[in-house]
Amino acid sequence: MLQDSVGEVTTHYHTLTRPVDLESGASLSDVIIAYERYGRKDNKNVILVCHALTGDAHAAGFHKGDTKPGWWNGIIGPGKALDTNRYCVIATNVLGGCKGSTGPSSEDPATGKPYGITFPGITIRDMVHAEHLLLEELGITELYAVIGGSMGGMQAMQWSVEFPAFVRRVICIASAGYSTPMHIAFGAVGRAAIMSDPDWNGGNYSPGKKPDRGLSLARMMAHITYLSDESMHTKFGRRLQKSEAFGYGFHTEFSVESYLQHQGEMFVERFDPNSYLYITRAVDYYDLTKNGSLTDGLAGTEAKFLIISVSSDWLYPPYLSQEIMLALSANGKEARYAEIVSPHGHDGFLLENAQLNYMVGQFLTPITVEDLMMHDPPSIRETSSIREAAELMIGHEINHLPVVLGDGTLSGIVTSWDIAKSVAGNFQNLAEIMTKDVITIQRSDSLRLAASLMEKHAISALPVVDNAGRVLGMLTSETLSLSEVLQ
Ligand SMILES: CC(=O)SCCNC(=O)CCNC(=O)[C@H](O)C(C)(C)COP(=O)(O)OP(=O)(O)OC[C@H]1O[C@@H](n2cnc3c(N)ncnc32)[C@H](O)[C@@H]1OP(=O)(O)O
Ligand SMILES: N[C@@H](CCO)C(=O)O
Repeated sequence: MLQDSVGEVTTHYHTLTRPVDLESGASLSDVIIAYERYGRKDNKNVILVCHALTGDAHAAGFHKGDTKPGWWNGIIGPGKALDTNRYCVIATNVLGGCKGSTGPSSEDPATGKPYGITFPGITIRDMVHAEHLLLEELGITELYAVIGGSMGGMQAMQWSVEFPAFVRRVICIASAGYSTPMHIAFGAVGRAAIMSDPDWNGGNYSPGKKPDRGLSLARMMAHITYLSDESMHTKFGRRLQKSEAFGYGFHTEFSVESYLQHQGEMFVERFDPNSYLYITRAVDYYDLTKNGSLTDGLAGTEAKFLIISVSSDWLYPPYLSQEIMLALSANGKEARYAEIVSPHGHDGFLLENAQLNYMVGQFLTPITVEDLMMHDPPSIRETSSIREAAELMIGHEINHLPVVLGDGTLSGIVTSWDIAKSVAGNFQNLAEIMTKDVITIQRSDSLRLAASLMEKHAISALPVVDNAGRVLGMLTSETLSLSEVLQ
């Protein structure tokens, strides 16, 4: 097993208890969504991974007996960007897919036969709604983040529009806010290749006689769009695959021809032709603009965004990511942009693990209490005088003093307000004015928890203690609000 992998994993198949009401007006019942989950078991810090055009739920780890890991094993696992020690990572297969989720090759419960092209048309929005139903039925009530590349990035962006309060962070990689005419054009040629294959048979083909030639041709063309001119020079040049001289025929001669033929042959083993029709059409329909404006389309989002492009991607060029950034910025949303520098073209998001781990890890890793707290804050003993407490506060320009016992453990807290009250009330001893029942926090806790404790108890500071109650730091509401500005 690869180091830092989640190890052996299995795919689960969940039948949704509720129908999926589709954008077309149709509805699908008994929908199965295939998914895998890695890391935390407690449904906390859930990150949803959305796959690209021909992906599946097997994003990380190894299926029993496999030597090849899931398609995003490079960024999912212990200590990686999607750190399975910290997060619960869930990857699904899209509605309309053919890797376990309900799609055109699935059995129609009404007929007992495969849907074929009686399967209703679907959209990216429908995929996201099916994912939302799955998560709710798994008992998940919010997403720490949703992440995806290419069509997975479309799903991630669609999540922020469909369920703004449900998703806290969106990572959209090598994608767009809408499909361009070029995307539609490539999808159209791919579908034409499949539908012009006599074995497509109007969509009613048998597993033993699928339109493999058409599907392979569709893949060969699409695969070119996932590479780049530079990477093809490097990978293939003008080399001939086997012979030393031109054959003056039309068989596979050049290395690049051989590669594409191989990719086509591999693809038909793992993908269903009708799924290719439905999913590429869903990509065509993807458009988050409203009245032609992406700014209007993203106005209702609440998430924080990380938008990533790939420098050599000519299928989803960086300008499409920058358009998303402009629309988010125009709405005053919290958004960051990063560009993967890669010669690999669009599929760079599947290959450039070092850059992705850095960019995504930086964005996801929460700033914890430890990052913001005052380390080793001044403290005072219960036997000290009120005057000594006041002098410490003025000397350090602080308003809160932890009161500690001889071993450094916390026994109370005194604030500048307590000092003021002591003067007004003519109290003499610290013990008379300090608060003994102290609300504390631990250094690995999130800032979100700290803020909620301060709000709930109407306090403006939290001593940071270890498991033995020893004071490690002090976090104040002033520092917390600054962090929102700086984050
Ligand atoms: C995000 C998602 O949802 S992932 C979706 C599912 N995955 C995809 O669609 C990914 C599509 N892209 C690919 O498959 C790409 O190959 C990647 C990005 C996964 C891997 O890229 P690379 O590591 O550069 O591999 P490469 O593209 O060179 O393909 C390697 C394969 O081509 C073969 N190959 C390379 N050159 C040639 C050639 N001249 N002739 C024949 N075969 C060749 C290799 O032997 C290897 O074979 P394998 O498929 O049995 O492993
Ligand atoms: N090559 C990947 C990305 C396409 O966008 C796939 O086929 O899913």
